[in-house]
Amino acid sequence: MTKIKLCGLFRKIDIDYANEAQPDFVGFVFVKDSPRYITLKKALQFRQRLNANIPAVGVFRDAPFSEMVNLYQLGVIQYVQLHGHESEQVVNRLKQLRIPIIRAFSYTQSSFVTSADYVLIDGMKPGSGGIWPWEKITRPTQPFFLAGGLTPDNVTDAIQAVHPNVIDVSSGIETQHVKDLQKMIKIVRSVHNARN
Ligand SMILES: O=C(O)c1ccccc1N[C@@H]1O[C@H](COP(=O)(O)O)[C@@H](O)[C@H]1O
Repeated sequence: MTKIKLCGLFRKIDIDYANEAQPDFVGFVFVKDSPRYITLKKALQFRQRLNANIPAVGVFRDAPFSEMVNLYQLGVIQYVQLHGHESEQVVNRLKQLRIPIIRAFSYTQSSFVTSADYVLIDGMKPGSGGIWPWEKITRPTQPFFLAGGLTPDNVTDAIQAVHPNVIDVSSGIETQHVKDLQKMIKIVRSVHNARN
């Protein structure tokens, strides 16, 4: 079964929505220039409110190593997603601490070589809702997440074309820049019911 991550939860009610929609992962964005950025304090409250069976992914772009490790060790996040220019040395240091890692790449990059546990293939502007030509995908060797412009209406086609392990969505489950419960429920159902 294809899994799904609902990313960029930033209001308390988004956590209630996620508990109802039952995704396989949620994402908390710790990138300060994102409209979905949340503080450590908010993330702690969200983790306590979130169903204990749903792992939370921390999304980072060139964050201090100690910030990522601290959030993991506090139990706020269960995965680290790297969206910046982090080196393989950073990936390996996180691995030594047994922190599961998702390494993001743009589909335009020629190779997806990393020792991270998962690769995430995204469009050119993560979190923008921008769609990209999935047929251009180069399949990575690791299990991979597919992101970029996915919506409840196009996700089944994307799964059938690309066969990802996990779907990752943020803009496509929003209406007027806030999370939309109906879109969240619809996309989770579509992904879990899709033939892959
Ligand atoms: O969601 C954000 O604001 C964000 C900011 C910085 C880096 C990554 C971000 N989110 C990631 O973007 C894709 C979702 O894109 P879309 O909005 O569905 O097109 C996903 O990988 C998120 O984790």
